[in-house]
Amino acid sequence: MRASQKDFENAMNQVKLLKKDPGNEVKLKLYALYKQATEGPCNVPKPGVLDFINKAKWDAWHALGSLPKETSRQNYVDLVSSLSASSESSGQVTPAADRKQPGSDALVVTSQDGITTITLNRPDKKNALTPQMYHDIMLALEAASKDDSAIAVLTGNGDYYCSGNDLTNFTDIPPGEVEDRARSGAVLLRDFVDCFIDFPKPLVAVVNGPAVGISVTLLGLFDIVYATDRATFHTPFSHLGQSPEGCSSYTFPKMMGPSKVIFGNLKTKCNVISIPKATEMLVFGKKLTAREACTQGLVTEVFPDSTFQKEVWVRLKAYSKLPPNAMRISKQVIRNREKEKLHAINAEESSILQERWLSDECMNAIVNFLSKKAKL
Ligand SMILES: CCCCCCCCCCC/C=C/C(=O)SCCNC(=O)CCNC(=O)[C@H](O)C(C)(C)COP(=O)(O)OP(=O)(O)OC[C@H]1O[C@@H](n2cnc3c(N)ncnc32)[C@H](O)[C@@H]1OP(=O)(O)O
Repeated sequence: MRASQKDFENAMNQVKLLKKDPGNEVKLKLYALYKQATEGPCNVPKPGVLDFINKAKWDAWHALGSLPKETSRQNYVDLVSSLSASSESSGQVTPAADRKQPGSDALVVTSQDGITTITLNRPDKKNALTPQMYHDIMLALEAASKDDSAIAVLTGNGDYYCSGNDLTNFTDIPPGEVEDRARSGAVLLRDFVDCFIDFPKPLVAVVNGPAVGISVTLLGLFDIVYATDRATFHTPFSHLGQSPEGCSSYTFPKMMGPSKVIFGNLKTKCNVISIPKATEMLVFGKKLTAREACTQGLVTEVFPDSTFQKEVWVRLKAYSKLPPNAMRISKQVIRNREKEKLHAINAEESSILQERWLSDECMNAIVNFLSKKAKL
């Protein structure tokens, strides 16, 4: 079967998620096949001998002679597929041909088997979220709400799911613009969380590793949360001089209920007091293991890390074959009961956080993080 344009675009995205660098020889082959598939035979002038990189690229492209565009496309797809198999990619990478791709490689959106997958792709920064990524996730969710997929998935590439807001978002703000930035940050946050509240189809988090901050709080707005047993869930808001967002001030206490804390000697007299579990996370910054998060209702199911990707995707592929309209309508029946409330909570949390960002506690915490990073 000939590779379609859609297969070709899938392969281009799959390349971005390769876990191993395929090496220069293979990269040149990919480049040459890409150029031949998109522009046809090489008829641009040969670069000078000292322009080593461009000359190597030109040579690789030129060597393909008059190979037809369709064959080049097929060869490109085959080559990427063999690389992905040997690089243990999850094999979920297929963009919708008509989808507007995000503004950077930090987010990869793919579509296959009725599942649109949004992958955070900044593994060297533990998938910390930049303003561009917030915008791109919103665009991706909007596109996924209209495409022909039955469900949408958010996951991370690399060893982390997401380390939350990129704390360098707070740097390089000119002195007179702090209030303005906090205001626009709060608008961005509110719009971002609104997209999760309003997303009309089943939304699944595939938590492939530790999760921090907003990537944890948002989980309360997902329909399913699958986690590897390597995942942890951490909301260090007080440590950062900040406060909860993502509607977690409502969803977490609702799902977690109270916990009992026992003081004193169990054999003799003891005092029992009750602190909501959510408070331990959101106020005291207690980090939960995947199993604890599952017991608390934040995670739907925990899988062994060694079989996580395989088991989760088999499950999701089966779910994606269910009648999509029925799934959408059922989700909306559930969500509509609380939608207004969730939007109001989101607005309130965003405005409180806007104030927090201007506090000394928050500024000091950010400076602390940046100093440690700079090894001062
Ligand atoms: C006024 C401006 C408004 C801005 C707009 C805001 C819009 C919405 C805001 C929503 C509110 C969200 C709140 C949150 O999410 S709070 C949580 C914030 N996150 C954190 O506190 C985590 C910070 N990171 C860490 O603690 C550690 O890095 C971590 C435990 C995640 C991993 O530790 P490890 O030792 O394994 O790895 P490294 O620390 O060496 O990390 C590797 C590199 O990645 C960088 N990194 C990781 N996380 C972040 C991050 N959140 N922000 C920025 N950079 C991050 C880390 O610095 C390393 O980079 P280098 O290799 O360059 O040193």
